[in-house]
Amino acid sequence: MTELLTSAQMRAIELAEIDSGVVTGLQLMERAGRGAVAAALARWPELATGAHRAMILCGPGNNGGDGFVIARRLKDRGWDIDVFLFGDAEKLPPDAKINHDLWTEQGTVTPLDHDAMRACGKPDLFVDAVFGTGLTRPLPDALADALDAEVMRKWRGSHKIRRLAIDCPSGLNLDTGMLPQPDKDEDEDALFVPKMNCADLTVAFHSLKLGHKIGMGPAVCGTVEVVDIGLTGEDATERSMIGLPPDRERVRLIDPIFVQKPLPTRFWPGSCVAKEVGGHKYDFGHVMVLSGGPGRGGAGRMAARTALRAGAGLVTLLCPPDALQENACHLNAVMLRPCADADAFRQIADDRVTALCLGPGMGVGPGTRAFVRAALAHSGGDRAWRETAIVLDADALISFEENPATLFADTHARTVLTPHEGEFARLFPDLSQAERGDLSKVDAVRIAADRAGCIVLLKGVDTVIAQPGGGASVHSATGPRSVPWLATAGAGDVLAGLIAGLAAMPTSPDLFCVVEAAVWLHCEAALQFGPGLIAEDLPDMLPKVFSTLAT
Ligand SMILES: NC(=O)C1=CN([C@@H]2O[C@H](COP(=O)(O)OP(=O)(O)OC[C@H]3O[C@@H](n4cnc5c(N)ncnc54)[C@H](OP(=O)(O)O)[C@@H]3O)[C@@H](O)[C@H]2O)[C@@H](O)CC1
Ligand SMILES: Nc1ncnc2c1ncn2[C@@H]1O[C@H](COP(=O)(O)OP(=O)(O)O)[C@@H](O)[C@H]1O
Ligand SMILES: [K+]
Repeated sequence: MTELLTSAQMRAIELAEIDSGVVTGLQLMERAGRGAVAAALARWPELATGAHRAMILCGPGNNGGDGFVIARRLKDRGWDIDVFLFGDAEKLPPDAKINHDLWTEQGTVTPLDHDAMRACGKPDLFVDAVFGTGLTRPLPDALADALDAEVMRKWRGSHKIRRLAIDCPSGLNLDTGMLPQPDKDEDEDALFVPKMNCADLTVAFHSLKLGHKIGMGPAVCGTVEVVDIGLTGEDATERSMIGLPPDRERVRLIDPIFVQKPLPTRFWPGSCVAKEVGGHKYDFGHVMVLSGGPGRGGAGRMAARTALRAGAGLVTLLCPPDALQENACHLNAVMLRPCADADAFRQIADDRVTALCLGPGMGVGPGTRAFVRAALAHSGGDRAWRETAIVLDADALISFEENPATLFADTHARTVLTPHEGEFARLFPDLSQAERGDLSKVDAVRIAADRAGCIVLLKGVDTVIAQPGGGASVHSATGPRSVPWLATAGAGDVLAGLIAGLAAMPTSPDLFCVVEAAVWLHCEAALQFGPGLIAEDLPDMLPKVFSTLAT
């Protein structure tokens, strides 16, 4: 389990350790620089022997200080080094100044200027140590020009230059994963292409930061390696253990640390699919999925099949009477009942229903709103082991576009909203991608969860889940978990059914952890299936994925 820190949290950890006298800032900087060199040489073994050439860009803060350490360490290995500094050496913070001065005993420092950079020989290694966690505002033009990938392209064979970023490629906001935006007065319609030198390898210190995993971070950072710089002061293991309710302050990455094969079921996500021996079907929960009219039932059917594959003891699809025949032609293990309206639904949904899934293919309008209200009022009742979990997706969300507050008046702690960015914008227009400005996706979803009083899952390549009070986690379908083929019609319907199916079971842990598990399993199923996937393949991949979780 990995935490994703903000820049401020990282600074607080570093300062607490320095204040306690365990370590000095200078020692941390030395470890950071050495760690970065070791990570680069491990990634590119051809650089580990012989002398090579590096170009190192240093900034005005401690990120620049790391750059001076790297320059010194590579020089010791016999390398030719060109060091450029953005800013005034006399104004460097103390530790960076010491490392600057140590470096100038061995080499020179040139003010950062892209003509001067172009005049140098082609480097084998390009090191971006301009800004890390301390970036506070957009890059000045002169700097953006120097960092522009165009500078590199002037050398013949520039594709062979290995690009190493210290903490991040400079310009990336490590709290939001956003890249510098153009000034407001620039042509609003012009396509904005940020000047950015993406990295092949980014070395982060102590912990990943949010910006490494959300927004543009994964695209510009390349591989991210975390270097241990010996900050030992706090033990995050207990607090951040996935499978337990989340911490209010720290965001966690949905990434099981216990993935060994086989994976013990008592650990998340195995804990979400494990079943007690000896139960009967009602002991494993009953999911009801509400679906749409004739010709619109595919989405509901996929959600229902997934809920059954997820492990719910039984799943019933409720459909308008005129869609009964169509659904009967498609369904076997999933049970089917006609349900004309919200009144009929109240009669049918007894107290053995443990999860409800509404939205996929239901249609937008007052009928769906009435169903949603009835579902949110459904109580676990006498025979239930706990209150019913309600998953609202797609049309169940859009139906409240005109007045989201009427939805939020009814949503409760066992409700999960699963919008994609478009649906999210309709319910939370001020928090939408277009309007949220410098607010990170994580903070936007946290605010949304507080407003709705329930769990909100905002889908995407970076999926963010938050619950009221601040608990949040991120799943990043990037790097080795990239599944671009999951961008296929109906994948979201499957996710809604998966959450409902897992949440329906009596042994399922805290609902937030169930939602995290569903997101991870959804991606894992796509990953194991591979390209060519269509949404219908996902539920039938689950048994294979589950088999890797069994003890
Ligand atoms: N955490 C740890 O444990 C360890 C951290 N370490 C390293 O320290 C790094 C963090 O250092 P940091 O705090 O000094 O921040 P950094 O990124 O160097 O930038 C600050 C400077 O940039 C300036 N500035 C900002 N934006 C600007 C802009 N757009 N345009 C122009 N200027 C701008 C800003 O100016 P100001 O805002 O103050 O005016 C200030 O001068 C971290 O990423 C890691 O590499 C390791 O050494 C050891 C262990
Ligand atoms: N490029 C991608 N990489 C990884 N996951 C993706 C990608 N695109 C979409 N997804 C995931 O696929 C699902 C799509 O859901 P949604 O947008 O609701 O689709 P639909 O409405 O067609 O069912 C979400 O879980 C989302 O996170
Ligand atoms: K950097």
